[in-house]
Amino acid sequence: MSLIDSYGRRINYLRLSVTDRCNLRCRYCMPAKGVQMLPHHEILSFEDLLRVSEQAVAAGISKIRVTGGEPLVRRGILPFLARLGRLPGLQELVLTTNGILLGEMARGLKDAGVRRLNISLDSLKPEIFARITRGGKLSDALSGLEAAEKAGFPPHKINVVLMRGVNDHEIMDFVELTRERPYNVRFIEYMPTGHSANWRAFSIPGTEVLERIAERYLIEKLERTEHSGPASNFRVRGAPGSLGIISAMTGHFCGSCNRLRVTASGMAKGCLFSGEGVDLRPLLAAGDDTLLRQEIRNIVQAKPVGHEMRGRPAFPPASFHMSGIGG
Ligand SMILES: Nc1nc2c(ncn2[C@@H]2O[C@H](COP(=O)(O)OP(=O)(O)OP(=O)(O)O)[C@@H](O)[C@H]2O)c(=O)[nH]1
Ligand SMILES: C[S@@+](CC[C@H](N)C(=O)[O-])C[C@H]1O[C@@H](n2cnc3c(N)ncnc32)[C@H](O)[C@@H]1O
Ligand code: SF4
Ligand code: SF4
Repeated sequence: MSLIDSYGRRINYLRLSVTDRCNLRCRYCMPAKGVQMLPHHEILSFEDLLRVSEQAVAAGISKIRVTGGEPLVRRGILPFLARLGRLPGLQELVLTTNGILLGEMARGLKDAGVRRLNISLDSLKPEIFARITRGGKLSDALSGLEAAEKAGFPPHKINVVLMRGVNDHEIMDFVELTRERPYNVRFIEYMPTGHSANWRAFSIPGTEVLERIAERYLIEKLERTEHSGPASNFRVRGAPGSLGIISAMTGHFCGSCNRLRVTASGMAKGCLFSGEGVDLRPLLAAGDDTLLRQEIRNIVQAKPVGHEMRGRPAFPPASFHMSGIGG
């Protein structure tokens, strides 16, 4: 079974957010006062998340990325992941995390069948890390990274959201990291969210990042592989690790988009920037999984061609926060 949208794109990747809660408050993701948390009864139960996943896989999804908020703060996440990983037809279960809880959970994640981890790490300097995450401890994230390596995960993808004047002076430190370790460090263009009216001042185009790196290092472009995701990848000649550029704003990866999203409250979205999305809860409540699967197909059919920021000053909607959608 395959899911093809009305622009001919094959949709085989579900980003499943399991919670809107988080143990950090990253500036680019949430407003300073945090966001209004969903009441517990509005968060899908693990049973419902499994039903949605099962029908998505039956419709043609082969990879599920569990995200949040911070997925590791949800109680009972490990047994849930173990069940999710056993879904017949699911080829890949992966997870995106801020790494803070990996010290205690990495082994359990490996045992639960999670294949790979993408870890957000926006600074290698304790005070800047604390400033961006509003209080996070860099040492927790770094020991999480180490624990995940020890647990046997393949080299991590490290996500760095670059913000001009905040952490862009660390670009070369991250490049150096790829010369020491086999990580794939990905620089992400800051995307606008509901609370970031001045996002343009922070967002650094991927082309500029590459130019800055190329002034100092000899870099070579890497071929796309099935694991490239939305990044264009490069390597400093001779380095064990690699560098990725995720041009979420200036680039044009919408044409090859293969994703569908479901939020922790059961809203399915064809695009990261789709407004409200389609509420799957009535279908879950009705108990008809065939209808649920059909709705997933309908959402894929209605998937927009991409984001359209230009000419829309009020974009994205004020209620848009990455932590509520899963990035
Ligand atoms: N605009 C846009 N940004 C995305 C999309 N998917 C992921 N991102 C952003 O890319 C960054 C990295 O996301 P991850 O959670 O690591 O997932 P990924 O890059 O899809 O992961 P892979 O499975 O390794 O390709 C985050 O900032 C996401 O918000 C997308 O479909 N559209
Ligand atoms: C919303 S987080 C959820 C998972 C986990 N808490 C984490 O931080 O990895 C998923 C991804 O979205 C990215 N993200 C959040 N807000 C963003 C923004 N405004 N622009 C670009 N990426 C963003 C984060 O850096 C992270 O890599
Ligand atoms: S980016 Fe991840 S870690 Fe940071 S506030 Fe958002 S959900 Fe939490
Ligand atoms: S903006 Fe929308 S269409 Fe473009 S890559 Fe992201 S989710 Fe896909």
